[in-house]
Amino acid sequence: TKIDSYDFIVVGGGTAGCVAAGRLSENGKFNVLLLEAGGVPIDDMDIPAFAPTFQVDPEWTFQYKSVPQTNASLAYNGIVNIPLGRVLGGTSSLNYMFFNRGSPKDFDNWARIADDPSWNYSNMLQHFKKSEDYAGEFPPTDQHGIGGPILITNQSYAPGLETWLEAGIALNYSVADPNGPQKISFTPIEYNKRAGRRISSYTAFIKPFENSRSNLKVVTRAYATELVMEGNKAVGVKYNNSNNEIISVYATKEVIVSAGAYGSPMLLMKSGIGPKEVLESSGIPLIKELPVGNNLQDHPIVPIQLIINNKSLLFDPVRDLTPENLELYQREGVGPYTTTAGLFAQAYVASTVATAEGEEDWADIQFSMYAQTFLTGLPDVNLGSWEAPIFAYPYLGRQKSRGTVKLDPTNINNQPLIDFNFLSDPRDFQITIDSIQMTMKIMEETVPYRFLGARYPPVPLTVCQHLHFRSEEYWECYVKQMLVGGNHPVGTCKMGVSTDPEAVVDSKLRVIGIDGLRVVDASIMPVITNANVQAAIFAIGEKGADEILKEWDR
Ligand SMILES: Cc1cc2nc3c(=O)[nH]c(=O)nc-3n(C[C@H](O)[C@H](O)[C@H](O)COP(=O)(O)OP(=O)(O)OC[C@H]3O[C@@H](n4cnc5c(N)ncnc54)[C@H](O)[C@@H]3O)c2cc1C
Repeated sequence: TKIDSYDFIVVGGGTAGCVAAGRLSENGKFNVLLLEAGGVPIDDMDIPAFAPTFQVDPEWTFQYKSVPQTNASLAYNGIVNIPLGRVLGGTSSLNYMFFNRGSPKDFDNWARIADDPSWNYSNMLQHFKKSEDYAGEFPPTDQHGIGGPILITNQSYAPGLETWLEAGIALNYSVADPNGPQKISFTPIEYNKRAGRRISSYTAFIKPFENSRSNLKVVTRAYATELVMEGNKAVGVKYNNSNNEIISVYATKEVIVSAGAYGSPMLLMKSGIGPKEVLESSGIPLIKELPVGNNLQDHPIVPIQLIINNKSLLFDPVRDLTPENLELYQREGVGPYTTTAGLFAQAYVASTVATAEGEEDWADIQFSMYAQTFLTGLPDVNLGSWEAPIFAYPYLGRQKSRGTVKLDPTNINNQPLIDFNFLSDPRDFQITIDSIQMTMKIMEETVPYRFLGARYPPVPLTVCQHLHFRSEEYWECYVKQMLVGGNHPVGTCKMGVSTDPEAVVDSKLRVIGIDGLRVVDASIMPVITNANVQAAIFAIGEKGADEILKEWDR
């Protein structure tokens, strides 16, 4: 094992890690090493319709499971499935590619928590814009970036979209730009795609430069096992390579941890940075006590299955993913292969909880409409041959409950113990029930959906059938059974001021009390954004790199 030294080592070539390594190596002044646990994505991963297959393939993912939840996912014994990208590009190499930033209020709140105005929306806008090349359907404005590496486009094949937007208008909502400042609104979905193919953080920020930048080295199949510490300073990384050897590499300037909301807290804790009792129970000597792994947040979803009487309006994988359509896709980049699971439409609305807390203009529910589900356990309904199921997936957009990620004391190399603590805050129940009532209103009371005969099938969940069907008590029972994880884990290395008992990094993303170490990924979010999180994570990558360069490129 030879001694290798770089200016910067980025651990984790995922969504934020590829942005950070790409930007840090851009001016040619610094030697950058990017370590990634997984391999190089294959071209088929860029085909949207194949995403659901890759999301469950252990070759390209970590497949974690939560500890049993007491209030949620009871239809699945309380266990939440947690797929994560283990590949260059990380989860951006296999996610659904929804691209939407979140509310300006989300970022203004971060700025307040971190006591640093550079995190407010008006300043974060430059970081969003830097990544983007906006080609969506809303007119170009100073809110959109042009010329960045991530092309943002609308979905040309979106059969259920018009009905959804018309229903929103019927309920007096506006139709707004998902990548402008978020409003209470109904919106189409925009995606990071070019000619119907995925753009991941790897294909945008690393792949084009991998051979031309001699100062950028990418090592795949490199699983970091611990940081090399000299007292309170991070000076390098130990990793397990593809031959199962432990290799040590050194950073003369900084180590940047971008291993995601589970990987980053795990690596810090394994290296002696974390809660005292967690480290003690694993026999790891404590270097710095910090609340690493607390503050876990997600966007839990309660899936609701409805029925409409027009099959042609929906994506049906069996009917639509044909060899002819694959040929069409390969020739022209259009048609059903450009969609991931038939997701077309969304809305941002405020619950009664947001309204009661004076936040009626800050959405806390995000709806997504799916034309397909991967879930079992929903009530069994009989469909007529002319009928089609559709699925409303309201997300709890700004959940109040907080969970934890801890090392497994029986073996720190196992997946961590992940407890979402879903619905531990009673306000989350109320928001979820509001989102169900709202779904019924959209489907049963608006002309566009009534025209389609939209209906909620009168089939109760067996375990809830003793309760009056569709009463609040019934829905509470339904939610406990059916609420699942939203695949948007964030918050486990919280950004905050040094007096904040939950803070792990400061507003420049430096680990508090440790030199030479930052965290740059989903973990740093103090509070989750009410939007699919990747756009904000790309922006965290941009801002993190910007802060690092400000310090070292003077
Ligand atoms: C099924 C699914 C669908 C989703 N759909 C959407 C969507 O449509 N829109 C959206 O906005 N968001 C979506 N998300 C969420 C979003 O993609 C993720 O939140 C985001 O990509 C996470 O970014 P990250 O940089 O924090 O972590 P990741 O992108 O997960 O990157 C972490 C990287 O670190 C590597 N790593 C971990 N540990 C180590 C280690 N010890 N050593 C070396 N490398 C390590 C991993 O292999 C990985 O490459 C989805 C997520 C899932 C799972």
